[in-house]
Amino acid sequence: AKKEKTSARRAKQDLASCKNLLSCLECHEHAWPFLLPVNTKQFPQYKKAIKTPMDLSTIKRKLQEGSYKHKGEFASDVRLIFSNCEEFNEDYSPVGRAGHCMRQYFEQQWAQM
Ligand SMILES: Cn1cc(C(=O)NCCN)ccc1=O
Repeated sequence: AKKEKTSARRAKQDLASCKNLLSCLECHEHAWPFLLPVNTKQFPQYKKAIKTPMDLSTIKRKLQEGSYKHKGEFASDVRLIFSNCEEFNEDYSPVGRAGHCMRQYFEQQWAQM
């Protein structure tokens, strides 16, 4: 019983840490391109170019719904945001630069979790 309890406690702690890190990402100065799904009316080619769209609001919903079994799955979705961004945007475009900045910030915070 002891082992399961600690793993349940660790899962609870991991979820809290992921929620906290997500909040930090959402309020980051350069988070603006990633807060909501890319508007495919504004960017009609996005749907064809990017097979698995991802954004911070979707990750937030998934966290709340308990969609992530391990914190690594959370990290994979965050990284998906930034790989989609690199695929669709030039490195030195405003969105491209925001993506590089946010990825660096995320990896720095993730390493301390
Ligand atoms: C992630 N991403 C965001 C945008 C964008 O312009 N977002 C505006 C939000 N108001 C464009 C391309 C892209 O890949």
